[in-house]
Amino acid sequence: MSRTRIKICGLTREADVAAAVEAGADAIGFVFYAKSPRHVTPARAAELARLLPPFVTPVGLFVNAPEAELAQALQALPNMLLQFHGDESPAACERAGRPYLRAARMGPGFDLLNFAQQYSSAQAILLDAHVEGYGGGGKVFDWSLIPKNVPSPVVLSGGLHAGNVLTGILQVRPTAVDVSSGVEEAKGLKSAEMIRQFCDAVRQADARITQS
Ligand SMILES: O=C(O)c1ccccc1N[C@@H]1O[C@H](COP(=O)(O)O)[C@@H](O)[C@H]1O
Repeated sequence: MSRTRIKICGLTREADVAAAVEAGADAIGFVFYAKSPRHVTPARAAELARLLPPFVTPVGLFVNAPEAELAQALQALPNMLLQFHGDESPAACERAGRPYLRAARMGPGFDLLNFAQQYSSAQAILLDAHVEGYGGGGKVFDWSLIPKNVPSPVVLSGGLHAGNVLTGILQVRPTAVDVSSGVEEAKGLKSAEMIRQFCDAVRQADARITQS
């Protein structure tokens, strides 16, 4: 079994980047959605991304961004992985010409298998709770809604924190987990200690899986 990858999303400060890297995060997310309290400009994200060591991936999160905005962000961070978290069509995601994660807004009645088939070009399907405002809402969805046979790698997100991520990993067995609100001491403000506790809990889950 390979270890569960960790993405910490919505970083806005140098200290947050340092904390995520120190805790062992595999990826860090920059939110290019103006309505988010975690919004950063491409120039600011590029400054923060320069602090990353090799093999830690910057991820750019977009919600229905116009093509020009996407192109501007890609110019500032040419190596980032894309995360589409709005209503982007498969064609729009593919037009960007980069590896991408596609967020699914999970709730009762949502047809995840059909969604994953439509976005089969995605590197992974990111499962988030259906919330107003598209995401970053700290809301957990019912993990039993996830079918066992999703044809793509799955990133579990939505209301994760140090206290529930172990259970989530043991139940869902995702390729990766993604957290934003659950490592914040106040809206939009990351806590180094909460990031560390979250990453430790992921490692504990992996150890349990290895032992079982
Ligand atoms: O972080 C945001 O502000 C955000 C805004 C719009 C769409 C998605 C956003 N974040 C992503 O939402 C999920 C769940 O976040 P949380 O842990 O429940 O706060 C996560 O993938 C973030 O990357």
